[in-house]
Amino acid sequence: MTEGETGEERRGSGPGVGDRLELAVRSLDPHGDGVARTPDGLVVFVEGGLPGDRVEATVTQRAARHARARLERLVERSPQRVAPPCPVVEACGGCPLMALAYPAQLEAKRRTVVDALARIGGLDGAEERVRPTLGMERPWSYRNKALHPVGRDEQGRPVVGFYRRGSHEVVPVSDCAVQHPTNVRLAAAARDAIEALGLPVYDEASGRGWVRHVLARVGEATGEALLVLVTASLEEPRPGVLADMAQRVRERVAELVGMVQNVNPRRTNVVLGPHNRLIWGRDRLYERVAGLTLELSATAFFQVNTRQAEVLYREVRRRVEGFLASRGLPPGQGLLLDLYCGVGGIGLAAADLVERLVGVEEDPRAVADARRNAALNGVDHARFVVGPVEQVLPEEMAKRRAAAGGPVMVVVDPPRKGLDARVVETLARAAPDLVVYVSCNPATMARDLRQLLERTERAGSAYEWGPVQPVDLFPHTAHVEAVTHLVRRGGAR
Ligand SMILES: C[S@@+](CC[C@H](N)C(=O)[O-])C[C@H]1O[C@@H](n2cnc3c(N)ncnc32)[C@H](O)[C@@H]1O
Repeated sequence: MTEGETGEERRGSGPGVGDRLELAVRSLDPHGDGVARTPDGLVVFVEGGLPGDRVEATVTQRAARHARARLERLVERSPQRVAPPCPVVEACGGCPLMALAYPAQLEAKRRTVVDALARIGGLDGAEERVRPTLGMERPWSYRNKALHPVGRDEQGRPVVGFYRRGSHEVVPVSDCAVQHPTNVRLAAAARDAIEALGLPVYDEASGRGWVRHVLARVGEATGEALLVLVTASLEEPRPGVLADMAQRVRERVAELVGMVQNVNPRRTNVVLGPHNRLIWGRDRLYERVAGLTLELSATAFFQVNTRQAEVLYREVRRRVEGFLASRGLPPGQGLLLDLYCGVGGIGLAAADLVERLVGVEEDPRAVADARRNAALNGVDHARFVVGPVEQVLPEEMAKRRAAAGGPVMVVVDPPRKGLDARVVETLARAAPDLVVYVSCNPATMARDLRQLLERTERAGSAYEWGPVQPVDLFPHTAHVEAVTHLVRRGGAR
């Protein structure tokens, strides 16, 4: 029997679906579910269970080596349980850790990183290598971006909110403890305008209707806000209706600097389509982070937590600084490759440390932002390349080999799926002096680090692995960001 199969006949011994168990929850899994064990060692994942709880739970799924269970009753509350301050925490499900005291969340996230490195990466010394998670002083109202589906309530009125946990029913968002207050006001103003102007709401099941999503975005340091309306087609139901909507929203949210229409005609779960049209004002806002001013276009990726993005950027910068110092090199040396660079923040925050900066990113709009951001911050030794890292990297490395001297330093900040196998291969062969890995998924980071260490060793260049620093970019969720680095032994080539 393989893991993941369910069904009484295949389950072997122990509890089955429908059985009620009393369990002590010991830890959290990477999705934020509680992890407990039966006396015979069967692992049971309990949704809503927190470390330190004793619970009664009913088995809902059973596989060979684990089961899932629904929490029925708290027999004993964890001393780390707190009252969540958010009015929609239960229905929304976006913040599964909100009932856990913040210091305990930070420790649970550190544990997630340690476990991934040890179990998935099979890497020794994870416990000693992973530092305490860097958390927020005030872990509330931190999200600078809100993405809301648009639906209808029972009376047929438009609803701008979030999907009810485990369904596609749209629940209105009255307030949200982790969202920036400007975004909450923008969502409410957009809803009222959609209703007042009679804009047809998109229906997922039939593919009919027009307004699909509302995206609200704010510059935390500047206060500037943008509104993006995702529609199923470019053509407006009445000419000028979106300009009317912009006007209505502006009257309620004075921070609004622009409104953009994004067109997504596809019947898919992917929210944003490829085409943007400016309706009013600017299609970009300004944000300040880590001593930089960044221009962010309406739909380009940016870290959702500006205050913690600063912590992350500074951590990467410290790794580059530390590496140069360890080689006895003054700042202003070598090449920094910022792979998966988005709008360029990480590389630009370390640009003064290096002689040349090259950013690589597949989203052309983000690259256009990165180029403007370099100019805006007086960085004239940066170049940005549009394309998939797996295709661009071999060429950039070959160019570097042809050029003279200086260390080669690489930062990778891939999406959740981690590095493409071709990127690992190219890095192993090219053997840069420093690789800083920024990860939003400890599981893929662990896999990639293991492969990088194994392949570089096979290719004859040994690396030392530095400390791992978890950073809490997403308080009250199970997500955790982490930074680590590999440095090539043996000094300059
Ligand atoms: C986690 S974000 C990092 C962004 C940036 N480093 C920052 O801190 O804002 C990952 C970025 O990788 C880009 N991306 C995803 N797959 C890619 C690929 N195969 N090649 C290049 N860029 C990619 C995404 O568009 C996104 O901007």
